[in-house]
Amino acid sequence: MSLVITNLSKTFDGVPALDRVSLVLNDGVIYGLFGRNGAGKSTLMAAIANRIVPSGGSITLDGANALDNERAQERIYLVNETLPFLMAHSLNGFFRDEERFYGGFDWALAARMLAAFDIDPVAKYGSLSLGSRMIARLIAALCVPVDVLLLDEPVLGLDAVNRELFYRFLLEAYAERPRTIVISTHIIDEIAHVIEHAIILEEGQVFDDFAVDRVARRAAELTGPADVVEEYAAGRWMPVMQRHSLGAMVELTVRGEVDAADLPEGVTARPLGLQEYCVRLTSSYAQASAEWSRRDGIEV
Ligand SMILES: Nc1ncnc2c1ncn2[C@@H]1O[C@H](COP(=O)(O)OP(=O)(O)OP(=O)(O)O)[C@@H](O)[C@H]1O
Repeated sequence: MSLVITNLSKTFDGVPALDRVSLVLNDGVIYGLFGRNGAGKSTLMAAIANRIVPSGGSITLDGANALDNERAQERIYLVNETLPFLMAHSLNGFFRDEERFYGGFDWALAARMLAAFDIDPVAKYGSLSLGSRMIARLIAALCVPVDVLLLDEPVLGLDAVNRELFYRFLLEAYAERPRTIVISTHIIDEIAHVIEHAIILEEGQVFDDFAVDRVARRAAELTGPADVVEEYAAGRWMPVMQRHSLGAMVELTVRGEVDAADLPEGVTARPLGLQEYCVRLTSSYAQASAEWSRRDGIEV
């Protein structure tokens, strides 16, 4: 399976929500899709699942146009905040509908998940709490035999215990049958152990795209005497993402890999975690430094 997105754009009333997004989503990889509010994450997922019509660009699944193509869309499943027609359905009825449309359903996994989350399968969807409604839809998502699963803020409304439980089931279902999964969330630390690859959107464009196990090489926080740290970062053309002055000392977050053996005396380097990196990259400091690096043609 290969899902290729090329120059995908979407404007709403002339305002771009997606601006020439190009990405390749590979078989059996779990992606995290991150970015600030309004960055374009939901629009991107809705476009892949054919829920909105793009203004330009293309999406192909194994080489065939994925848009307006029922055979391709049967292989793609989106969970997002909209699905109002479900209110009068029982969960079992909803699962049967999904089984008919997607050509299969893992009833054993659904039964185990319903029991673990303590949800009655004959309950009407509309009678469930907000969190339980989302869980019901996530159960359906893990039980249909699709190749591409798009989960737009899947844990919104779930308490911490249920969030952890859901990610455990997701990994179990994935281990049983690997598939491509894209998860967008603002609680990034919670899925750092779940995802393999991160995609960061900013103002409708792909801002960064990297393997999660390499995040420590993308940025570091340098601490030490201000003049020494600033000279070190400038000498290596490292774009500055964030600066905190502490008297004569400075804490400088820079993009790029720091070699500990190469650090001047008195300077320490701390690699950033995934959430720290995403937050600092998409902060206004980051935008300024990215602009600076683009102007000077620096690849980081
Ligand atoms: N139906 C719509 N009509 C008009 N503008 C829209 C519509 N849907 C999205 N937008 C706009 O498109 C941009 C991207 O929105 P989108 O919901 O994709 O962002 P997001 O990254 O998912 O944000 P969040 O993290 O807040 O959910 C925003 O400026 C939003 O206001």
